[in-house]
Amino acid sequence: MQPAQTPCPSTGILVQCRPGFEADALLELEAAARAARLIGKGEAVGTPGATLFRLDSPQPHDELRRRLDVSHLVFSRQAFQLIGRVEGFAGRDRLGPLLKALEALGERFSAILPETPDTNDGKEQAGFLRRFVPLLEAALAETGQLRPDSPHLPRLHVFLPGGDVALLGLSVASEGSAWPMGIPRLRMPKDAPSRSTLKLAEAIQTLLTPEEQHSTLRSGLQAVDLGASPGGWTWQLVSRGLRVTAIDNGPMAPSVVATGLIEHLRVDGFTWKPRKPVEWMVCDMVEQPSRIAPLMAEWVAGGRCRRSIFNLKLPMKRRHDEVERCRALIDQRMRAAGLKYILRIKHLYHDREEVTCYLTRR
Ligand SMILES: C[S@@+](CC[C@H](N)C(=O)[O-])C[C@H]1O[C@@H](n2cnc3c(N)ncnc32)[C@H](O)[C@@H]1O
Repeated sequence: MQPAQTPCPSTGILVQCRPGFEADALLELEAAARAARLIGKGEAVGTPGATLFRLDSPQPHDELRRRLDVSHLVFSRQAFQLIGRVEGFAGRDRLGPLLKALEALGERFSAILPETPDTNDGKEQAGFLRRFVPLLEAALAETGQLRPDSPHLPRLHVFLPGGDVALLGLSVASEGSAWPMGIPRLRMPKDAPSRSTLKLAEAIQTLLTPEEQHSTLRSGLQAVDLGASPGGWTWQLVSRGLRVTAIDNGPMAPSVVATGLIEHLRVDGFTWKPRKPVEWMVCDMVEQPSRIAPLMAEWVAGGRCRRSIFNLKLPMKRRHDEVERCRALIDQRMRAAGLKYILRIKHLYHDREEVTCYLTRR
């Protein structure tokens, strides 16, 4: 099989999201496509947990990637460019039709990501994919289309939306999640006091580069946790050796207190200020996003902390609009201070009706 001469065409962008968030994911995707002057429209995928922007005219995948960076999408757990569709994906020979479709595309891949919607039906399909993908890997390795030693090549997504259809997609590692379906495999730490500890663990892995994790989450640095009780987020920080001032009227779990690395203050997280600047402020207070966003911007712009990870709770219907409102509030404060900044926002797998943000000065 010869290497591809020209990048294969993409017919659209498929975004996987938490079931129930398809409308927000599509609004966001359409807005991003409009900004990139891409002509097309939203199309039902026929399953919860996914949404599709269909291009009016297909684009070479590298050109589409240059125009639209899907890694910035908030409500996307995983995203790929749609490059193929195999109908009649049922019965005994499912490998043959898939291989034929892939051969026609003429692309080489670094990895295969087996994916389904995050639903009960999807779980059944995932069981099939676990058995099927090793066969596909072996067949593509033999034809030279799968090259795990070439990480610069795109990844192949095999997405089963249900029925007898397989969707084929392509993404490069920097634009999609490393985990199939964007679902991290994180184990609940034995002595962490609440499951919400996994939210901060996922945020650290998703929103920070490995270099940022290494240099900013280390022993001896100071952190503040606003809304800390019972201590799941604090646990993530103290387990990396940071000293934490935990702000909450509620109690801190004994396993966290026993580390000797926390000071617990029963005060109001909206008015309390540290005496000296700290490296980190994290915040999981349950409050209106329009109150949290300006507070976070104030901490970073005013130099109380260098960086922050925080949640914006989104119990409302129009969640995409609310996120954009908060983004504008943060932008306003940072601009007023004449500061360049980094703001990354993601609806994480461990987030329910909320998104998680990372904010720091550039
Ligand atoms: C979702 S819980 C935090 C869970 C925590 N991140 C963990 O991992 O264990 C929200 C916390 O915010 C606290 N909270 C709400 N408003 C607050 C305020 N104004 N000041 C301080 N804490 C507040 C609540 O008492 C509650 O314990």
